[in-house]
Amino acid sequence: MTTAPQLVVHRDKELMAQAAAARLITKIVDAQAARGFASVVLTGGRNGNGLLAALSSAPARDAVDWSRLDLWWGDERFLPEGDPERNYTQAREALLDSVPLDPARVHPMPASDGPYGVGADTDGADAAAEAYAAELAAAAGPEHYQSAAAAGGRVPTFDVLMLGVGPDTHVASLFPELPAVRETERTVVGVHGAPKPPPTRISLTLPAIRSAREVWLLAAGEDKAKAAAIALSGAGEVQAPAAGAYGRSRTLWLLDAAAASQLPRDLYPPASP
Ligand SMILES: O=C1O[C@H](COP(=O)(O)O)[C@@H](O)[C@H](O)[C@H]1O
Repeated sequence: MTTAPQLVVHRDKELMAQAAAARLITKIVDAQAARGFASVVLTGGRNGNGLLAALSSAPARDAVDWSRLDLWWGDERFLPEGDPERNYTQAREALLDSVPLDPARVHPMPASDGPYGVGADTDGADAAAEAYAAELAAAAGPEHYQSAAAAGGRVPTFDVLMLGVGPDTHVASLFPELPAVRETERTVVGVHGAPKPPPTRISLTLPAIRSAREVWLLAAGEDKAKAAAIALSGAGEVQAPAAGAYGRSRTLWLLDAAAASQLPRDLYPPASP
């Protein structure tokens, strides 16, 4: 089922990051109160890392029981462990190293120098994607999670899945027109020839993304304005992957005014005088 996108526009990207962090804290606290734990999928990129940094300095950050939080990733750049360009490295720096997470609940995507890669070779990323799909399937236990997702795989039910929106409308590592965005069977795929470096990546697929309860798309900055306008104006998901990202109960676009500046007026009417 497609949930219609809801838009929240903040004054600037700092405020957007702070408001999104506050929203995420509430969501995690509510899920932990209801079910004992929460499950969140992180995104890389400037807006995702901005949110994590804002969360790190949020006054209410310790309302979260960090030991009962499952963390997954929407995508990863297939690089060696500790590489500064890895989404996992950047998330650790922004937040994860400063909160008492349970390491068994933190699920980074594999690195290119781990068991699935010899350097950043193509087969390595495919094998790493398969391994991550297996890890997701193993966590999709019937006692805690509702089974979901792609025809060919199960994933845990994510409370919130966050996605940065690239200036070319990519989300996770699903780039316009590349094979990964057309995937309907697998939950995780290797991505080759990405137009944004590095070219080799690992990504959740659209069916896996759509299994989340809530999908939040983060777009702040002028360079996201065109992408937001295209994705929210009825573009196809192969040409504009962000258009195909929605949650089962909610799809939320969190924007700043600059990223909202090219939205059609019926979606984001100018403020009345
Ligand atoms: O490379 C990536 O880019 C997107 C968007 O990043 P941004 O810096 O333009 O906000 C990000 O969401 C994705 O996780 C990352 O791997």
